Amino acid sequence: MPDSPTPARDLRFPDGFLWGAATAAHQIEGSPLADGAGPSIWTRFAHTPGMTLNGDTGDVACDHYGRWKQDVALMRELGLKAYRFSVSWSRIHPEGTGRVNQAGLDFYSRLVDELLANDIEPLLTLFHWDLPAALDDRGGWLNRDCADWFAEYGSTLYRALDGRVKKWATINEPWVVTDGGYLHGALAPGHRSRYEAPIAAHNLMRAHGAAVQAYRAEGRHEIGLVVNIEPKYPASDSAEDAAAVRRAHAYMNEQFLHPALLGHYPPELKEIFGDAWPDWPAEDFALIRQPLDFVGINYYTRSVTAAGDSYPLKTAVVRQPLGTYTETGWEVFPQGLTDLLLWFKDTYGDLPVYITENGAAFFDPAVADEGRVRDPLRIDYLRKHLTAIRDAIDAGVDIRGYMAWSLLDNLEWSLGYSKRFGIVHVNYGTQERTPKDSARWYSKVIASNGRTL
Ligand SMILES: OC[C@@H]1[C@@H](O)[C@H](O)[C@@H](O)c2nc(CNc3ccccc3)cn21
Repeated sequence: MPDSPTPARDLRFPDGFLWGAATAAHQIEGSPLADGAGPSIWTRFAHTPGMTLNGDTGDVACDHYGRWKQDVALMRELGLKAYRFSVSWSRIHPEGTGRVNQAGLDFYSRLVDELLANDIEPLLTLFHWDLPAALDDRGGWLNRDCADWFAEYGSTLYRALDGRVKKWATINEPWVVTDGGYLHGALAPGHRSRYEAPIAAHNLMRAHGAAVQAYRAEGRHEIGLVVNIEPKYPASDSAEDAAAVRRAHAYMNEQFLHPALLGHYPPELKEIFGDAWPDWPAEDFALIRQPLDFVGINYYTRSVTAAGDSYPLKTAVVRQPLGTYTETGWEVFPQGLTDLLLWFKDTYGDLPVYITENGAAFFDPAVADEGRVRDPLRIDYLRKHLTAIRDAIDAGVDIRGYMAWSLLDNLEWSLGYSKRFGIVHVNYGTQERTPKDSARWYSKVIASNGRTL
C-alpha cells in the first residue's frame, strides 16, 4: 500500500482571528488644515523644498477626509472585519495641547460610528508620525514634557471614543520616528544627531507609558504598542558579522520592546551610541514599563547583516543575489516572520500579538479596460506571509489578527506617491478607487478564515 498521502494542511486560522487592513492619517486623509486643524510636522516637512520626492505633499492624498464614507463602504464590500487607522493629533489639539478642536473629534467619531455600523472593528493608533508642529516648536520628542502632552491627547480621545473603540495603540514604530526623524533626517522633523536620537527614543517610550497609564484611568478595553521589527541574519559565520547582528538586532528589535516589556534597554545601545547614550533616571523605566494588552508587529522584510561602516551601527545589509525584492528594495522573506514571532514569544512571553502591518510595493499595472488591476506579486507576498503566520500559530504564538498594509495606495512619506502598497488602487487624478486582484483574493481569504490561502 502506498503511504497515505500527506494530509492537506488545514490552514484555517483560529476562530475570531481578526482580518483587516491598515492606513495612517497623513498618508490618506488630505485636507490637513481643514475645520480648525493645526499643521503637523509632516505638513511642514513636505512643504519644505527638497524634503519629499517631486515635492509631494499630503494636501490631497487619497482625500479620505472627504471620502471616508465611501471608503468604509469599500471595506464592507471587501468583507474586512477590522480597520486599523491613526488619528491626526493636530486635528484634535491644533496647538498640540490645551484647546480641543471639536470638528476634528467629530470627524473621527463619525468614522468610528460608520465602521461599527458596517460590522468593522476600529483599531485606533494615537500617533503615526504626524506630531503637531506647535509641539515641535517646543522641542517635540526632545522635550521631556512630551509625556504629559501625549497623555493629555490620549485622554481626550479615550473620553470621546473608548467603548466604541476597544483596541488602542499608542505609538506606531518609535524606531522609524527616531532613526528617520532624528538620526538620519530622512523623515520629519529631519534632524541628524546621534545625541538627539536616543533622547527622542527614550521620550517616545516615556510618552507611551504615560498614555497607557492615562488609558488605565479613563479606558476600559485594550491598549498596546506597535513596533516594526525584522530578523537579522549573519552574512557569514565570522565573529565580526555575529557582533554586527547583535548590534542591529538590539538597535531595531529590542530598543523599544525591552524597556516597554522588560523595563531596561539592551546593553548594546550604550556600545552603539557611546557618549551620546545618557544615563537614564531609574524612575523613567517604571513609567515606560506599563502592562500591555497586546503588541502590534509590523513586518516587511529581513536583513542579512554583516560588519560594515554604517553610522552608528557599523553594519551593512547584504543583498541576496537570488532574492526577490520589492519596489522599496526590501527582500521578500516570509520565513523571517515566523522566526521573528518565535523570538518574540521566547523573549517576551505569551503577550497577544497582532500583525498590524504587512504588505509590499510592487510595480502595479494601470487599471485595465475591464476594471482590473492585476497584482500577482502582491497576492504571492501576502499568501506566503499569512502561511508564515499560520506556522507561528501552530508553534504556539498567540497571534490574534492581521492588518494588510495598506487598504489604499497612499502617500509613502518622503517617497511621495511613487510606491503603491494598496490592495486597492487609487487614481490620484480622479480619486477613483479600484480593488486590485489582491483585494478580491483577500476577501476570499477572510470569508474562509484562511482556508482558501
Ligand atoms: O513603508 C510602508 C509602510 C508605511 O507606509 C507605514 O506608514 C509605516 O508604518 C511603515 N513602517 C514600515 C516598516 N519599515 C520601515 C523601514 C524604514 C523606514 C520606514 C519604514 C513600513 N511601513
